[in-house]
Amino acid sequence: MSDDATTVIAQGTFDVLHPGHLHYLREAAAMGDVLHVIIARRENVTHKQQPVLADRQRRDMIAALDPVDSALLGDREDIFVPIERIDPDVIVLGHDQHHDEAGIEHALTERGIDCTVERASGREPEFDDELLSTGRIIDRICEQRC
Ligand SMILES: Cc1cc2nc3c(=O)[nH]c(=O)nc-3n(C[C@H](O)[C@H](O)[C@H](O)COP(=O)(O)O)c2cc1C
Ligand SMILES: Nc1ncnc2c1ncn2[C@@H]1O[C@H](COP(=O)(O)OP(=O)(O)OP(=O)(O)O)[C@@H](O)[C@H]1O
Repeated sequence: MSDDATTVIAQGTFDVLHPGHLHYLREAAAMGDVLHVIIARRENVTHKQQPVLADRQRRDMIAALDPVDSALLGDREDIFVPIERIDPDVIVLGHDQHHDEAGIEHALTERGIDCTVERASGREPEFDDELLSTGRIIDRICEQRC
């Protein structure tokens, strides 16, 4: 890949996969030439229920998806460590992620990382009963199978 390639970072938990995840990763890939995806460590998912699937399994599934060039597990303590190593041109936040653009941009500037922060769009269901949320898929499994 040439030095002037645009490098993009996407990130998330990516527990049980669904088409909303694919939409986000396709959109992130379209913002540049190389897409790296950082998979949240289970111990760092604190704002909602922790993932059912292991860190490595979630990483391996994301790595296998077409829009993704590389998938890596995130840092245990400092979310900016992988970012410093990858040195991206763009970080793409998901449409509903709680992180705020300005806060991340400020932290990037403080660390001397020259990178823009973009917000991806949300994907709505295309048919009745299409589930675009890991939490809702797990709820459905519990209702129907437990
Ligand atoms: C720019 C950025 C980098 C991140 N890097 C890491 C990381 O290195 N390690 C980690 O465990 N979580 C990291 N996270 C956090 C998760 O990816 C994620 O935001 C959160 O834990 C799960 O949220 P979700 O509901 O958006 O999937 C990062 C988040 C952002 C916004
Ligand atoms: N319907 C959707 N449309 C667009 N992006 C989505 C959609 N669902 C998830 N994403 C994005 O995929 C990334 C990873 O999402 P995450 O793993 O939090 O999945 P989730 O299905 O939203 O989980 P949960 O239901 O547990 O909150 C995030 O950036 C999120 O914004």
